[in-house]
Amino acid sequence: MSDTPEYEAPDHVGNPLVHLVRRYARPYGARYAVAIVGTALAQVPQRVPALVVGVALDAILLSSASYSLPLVPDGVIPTTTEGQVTFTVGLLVAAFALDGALSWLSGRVAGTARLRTLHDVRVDTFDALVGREMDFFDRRQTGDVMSVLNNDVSNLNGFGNNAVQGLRFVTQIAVAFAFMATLHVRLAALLLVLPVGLALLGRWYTTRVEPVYEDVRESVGRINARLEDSIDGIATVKSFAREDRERDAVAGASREYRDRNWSVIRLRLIFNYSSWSVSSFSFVGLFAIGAYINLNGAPPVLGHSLTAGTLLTFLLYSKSFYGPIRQLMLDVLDSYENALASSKRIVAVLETDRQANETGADLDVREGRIEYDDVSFSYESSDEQQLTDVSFTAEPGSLVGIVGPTGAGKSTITKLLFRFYEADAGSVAVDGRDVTDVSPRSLRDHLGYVSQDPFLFYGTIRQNIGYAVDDPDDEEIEHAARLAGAHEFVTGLDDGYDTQVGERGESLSGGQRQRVAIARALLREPEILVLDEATSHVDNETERQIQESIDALAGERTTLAIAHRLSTVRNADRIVVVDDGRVVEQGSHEELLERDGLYADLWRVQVGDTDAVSEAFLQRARAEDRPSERIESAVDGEVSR
Ligand SMILES: Nc1ncnc2c1ncn2[C@@H]1O[C@H](COP(=O)(O)OP(=O)(O)OP(=O)(O)O)[C@@H](O)[C@H]1O
Repeated sequence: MSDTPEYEAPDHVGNPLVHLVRRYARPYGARYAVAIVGTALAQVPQRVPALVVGVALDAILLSSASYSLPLVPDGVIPTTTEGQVTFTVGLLVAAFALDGALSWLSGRVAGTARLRTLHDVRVDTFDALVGREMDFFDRRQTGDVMSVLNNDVSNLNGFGNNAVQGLRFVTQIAVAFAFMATLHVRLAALLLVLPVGLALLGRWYTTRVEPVYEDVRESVGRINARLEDSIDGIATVKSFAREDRERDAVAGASREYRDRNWSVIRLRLIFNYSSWSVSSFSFVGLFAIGAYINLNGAPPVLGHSLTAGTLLTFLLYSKSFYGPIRQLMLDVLDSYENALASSKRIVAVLETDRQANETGADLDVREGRIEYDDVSFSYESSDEQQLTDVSFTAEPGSLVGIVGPTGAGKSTITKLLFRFYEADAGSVAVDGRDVTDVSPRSLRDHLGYVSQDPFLFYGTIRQNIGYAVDDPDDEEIEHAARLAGAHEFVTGLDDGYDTQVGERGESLSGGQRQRVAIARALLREPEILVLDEATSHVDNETERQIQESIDALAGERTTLAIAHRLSTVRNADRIVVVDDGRVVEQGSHEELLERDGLYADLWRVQVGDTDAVSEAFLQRARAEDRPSERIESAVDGEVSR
């Protein structure tokens, strides 16, 4: 399996995660602001119980100090023990209720804002993805591309969740510190030494974990690509009884994922354990120092003494001080690193030179003349030149057949007409307009295409034919199906046009799928029709039917028909013979037979007249590593037509 290229965010994007947040979180800024303020405010009632319990312990249970609370006027506080107990319970209930209400509100607002943001990211990423040039897809596996939309966007969701959590931790730490400082400022200051240690640990962790997370994201893409390949090719896997091999391949990808993930877990464990040790020892240290001051009075450097209740409050606060710092370092930084790796991939899809579908002038097809003028082309992913100086013209309304041996470049020629790729030299023009000057969308609006391996979407036959246009009515669909020779077999199916077809049209035969695809192309009534071996799967009778339809249609629209069965294009106005990326002959069937060149040999092979095939042709067939089926069978004398 070849490695798919990495996803690189373009240079103008600094931090890809910040870039995404700026672009996608901003529209929901008001919601995020409410969530942030709500989360911050909730920290105040959350810190109240520990304070109140400490004061109540000293005042009610130990009777060692008077009942007094910061910011609460003494006049409000009851003087009797019963009154103070009731007052304490009331304060605790109020604090919990306020905390609950604020947390619920901010959780709800943050949740909806986060989901909306992610929805926008997902939809925009998909939009950018389908707008990418074909070359982008040629070089990548479907599963890997899908993992950007699924796993990477989900990682952002995880980060969104943790970011809210992180915000809570930050305010929790700040509020806990403020409360501690009001109780005993010097002891609180002493506690600050420890977060510095934890921060240094956190720094160590993030620098190590960042590259590992990028590797993990890549292996998720690889696993998905592997799975997609095996499931997509399940018929081939089973026919070769290669299930074990697929299992091994998936196991290999999964092992890589497991090992890389283990590196993350190992780092997490080291960080987790050391930060846990730091905070546990500091808790013990705090108790020891606090108890010492309580019993012996404070040394000058620590200022004043402290009561047992204050020590208890301090210890409780220290829990909401160290815990969040550790969590902040671990979960929040962790999901930040993970999301950073994911956002790099998302931004790479979202931001790099996507083909602008809408840019360029609109194409106005008046006649439908197609002209290839000295076109040369090579695929970006290939070192070889696939087309060299290809020139031919399809007159308006004519049928032009394109024939030639396997791999000659026939499909490539038509892909340039659709501007799936652009010619390196020369031009492809429709009615004198270079296709690179018009917007791809307007160009394709005028073109109909039936590929070698037509793709049927999951849905009914009606939906598949109707896919070509917006809101087609049943009559139009039926008319197109009749023209494509599909109506008869469709009405013979139990559910007729409502028959459900699989993702790859698995429940239909190859010929039936092809006819559905032809109907889909015809429904659009394109001015120009491209049929890529559209009759390769069909039987002779169906071929004749389609043939008739094509002949009938050809008068109305310019048609390029790539054919292996030369009989399909026998009646074509012009036949272009392609060999090794060059046009070697062109003319009508009769003219080409007269010429006695490559076409004449191909024709003889097809009609089974192998004795008459030229020696040069036979030598060439034998010299090829993998002679095409037809040449092989021709040499074996198996061709019946
Ligand atoms: N996306 C691609 N990236 C790189 N090379 C490609 C790509 N598609 C086709 N090729 C190469 O370009 C050459 C021409 O391919 P093309 O599909 O145009 O041939 P063809 O004449 O239509 O063949 P066939 O009759 O077998 O369908 C082949 O060598 C093929 O390997």
